[in-house]
Amino acid sequence: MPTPHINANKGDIAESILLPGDPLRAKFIAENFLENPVLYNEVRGILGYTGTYKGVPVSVQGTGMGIPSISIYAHELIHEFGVKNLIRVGSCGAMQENVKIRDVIIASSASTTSSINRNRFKGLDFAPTADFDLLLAAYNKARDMGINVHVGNVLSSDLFYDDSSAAKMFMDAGTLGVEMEAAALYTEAALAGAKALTILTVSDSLITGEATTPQERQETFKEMMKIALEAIVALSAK
Ligand SMILES: O=P(O)(O)O[C@H]1O[C@H](CO)[C@@H](O)[C@H]1O
Ligand SMILES: O=c1cc[nH]c(=O)[nH]1
Repeated sequence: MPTPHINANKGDIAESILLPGDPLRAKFIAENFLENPVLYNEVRGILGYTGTYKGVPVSVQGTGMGIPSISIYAHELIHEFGVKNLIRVGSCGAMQENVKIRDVIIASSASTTSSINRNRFKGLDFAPTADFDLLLAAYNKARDMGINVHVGNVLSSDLFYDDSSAAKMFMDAGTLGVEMEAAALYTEAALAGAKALTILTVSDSLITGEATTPQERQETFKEMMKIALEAIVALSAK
């Protein structure tokens, strides 16, 4: 049944899905990596496609920006469409000197400035964590492809433009990068018994001030896309 945000029927969406924030990155992935991609959603311009990758059914769909937006899509995908493996493929800002622009980060955990989980868990602190099977598959595939990845904690911030000292506190605690969705994705998945992972490409650096262009963010972050797709193939072979 179609949901308020996804105009598809059960069976239109694969059990494994890639989730970029940018719907045009979803289109790029579908057109450049999937075999026989079929568009299943255009509601709000949030494009969703299903095809296959190396014969394995895979979907790819935008999530929009921020925790409320990805929470809606992750919830509907898991609960209404039976999606089981969700891999966010996003961009992030580097928070450490050794994390360079265009590097790939696998988020083993995600801190957040959001209060969603404090509300959900009645003031207690849930630790949003990646699924280990997906993380291991992605890490091993990255190594097989000769791609160096950073693995560690990221910050899912509610604010893109943040004048507070929050970023510095998380940097001092070794956080690798800042984005805006992983903590919500990990929590939605954990609450539903689904598997989730976040793979990020560094689009800019909070340390050096370097930045990539919107076109690059949409189209050229191919390493993380390949890692995510290969991880899904590895998982499906288990
Ligand atoms: O490139 P995406 O996946 O959208 O991810 C990052 O980019 C957006 C901010 O520009 C936020 O959604 C942030 O998490
Ligand atoms: O600095 C950045 C870059 C990408 N996405 C973010 O949320 N922050």
